[in-house]
Amino acid sequence: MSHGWGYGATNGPDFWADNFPIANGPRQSPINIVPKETQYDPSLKALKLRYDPFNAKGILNNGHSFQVDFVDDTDSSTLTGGPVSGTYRLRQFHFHWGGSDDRGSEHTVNGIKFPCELHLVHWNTKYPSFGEAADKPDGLAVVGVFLKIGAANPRLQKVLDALDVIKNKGKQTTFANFDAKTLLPGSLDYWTYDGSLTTPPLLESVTWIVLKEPISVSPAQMAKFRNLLFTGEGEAPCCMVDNYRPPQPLKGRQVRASFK
Ligand SMILES: NS(=O)(=O)c1ccc(C(=O)N2CCc3cc(O)c(O)cc3[C@H]2c2ccccc2)cc1
Ligand SMILES: [Zn+2]
Repeated sequence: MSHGWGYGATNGPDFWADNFPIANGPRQSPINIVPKETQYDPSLKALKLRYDPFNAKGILNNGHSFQVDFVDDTDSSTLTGGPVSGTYRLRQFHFHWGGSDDRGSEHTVNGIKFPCELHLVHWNTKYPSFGEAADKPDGLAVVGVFLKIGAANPRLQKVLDALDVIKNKGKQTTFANFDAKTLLPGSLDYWTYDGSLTTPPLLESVTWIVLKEPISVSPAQMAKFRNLLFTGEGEAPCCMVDNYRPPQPLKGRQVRASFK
């Protein structure tokens, strides 16, 4: 699936349109969020995230990021409410981060980049599977959470401690009994807009739900993200950093806010 795309000088976001022309499509992600240009929508429901720690399955270095995968064959870890109708199942979460604390997030707020961004990926159960949902306009819902530099976040530690054994592309290990809810901030106030995957195949199938409140991460914890490698064992090592796509044109889309 990777088709050799990446985040390097010769295969990074500026080259993705060569193999994935949808990169220049009408509803691409991420975007820069300008709060003053968003519209409060009183009809937006509260976000309801119910995650069962028992569904956590494994943690994988996929060569672009690392992801924690969940068993998604029942409705025990779901997203409902918010801007979506129906039930979306949690499939995986992953992160995007920078080579230094001044960059790394995919979405930006008033042009401000955060050092890291968490994505919790869910698929619409009106479709039979993630793969079937992935190319439908209402197929996926991704909750984005900004990480900002501050005190060490104990909730991240179990994830970060697992990274040592998945340093290289393709490495994976079991990752059981993890409550993804512990990664969420106190407030579930959000911005929402219609967008896309931020990695190839860049499918325009994502309802984005970006939380306003960041969670904290310490510089030492950020260093652990940067210890990962894009490369496989036996290849010349290349640090996994700057695995973020920059903001894309809004092309007339409305960004709604769930809060005043
Ligand atoms: N950053 S993001 O927009 O939140 C995002 C969401 C889901 C996915 C995702 O789960 N997958 C499946 C694994 C995968 C592996 C790849 O090498 C790749 O290039 C893309 C993906 C995407 C994916 C989603 C939908 C259809 C195909 C692939 C990736 C990114
Ligand atoms: Zn992502």
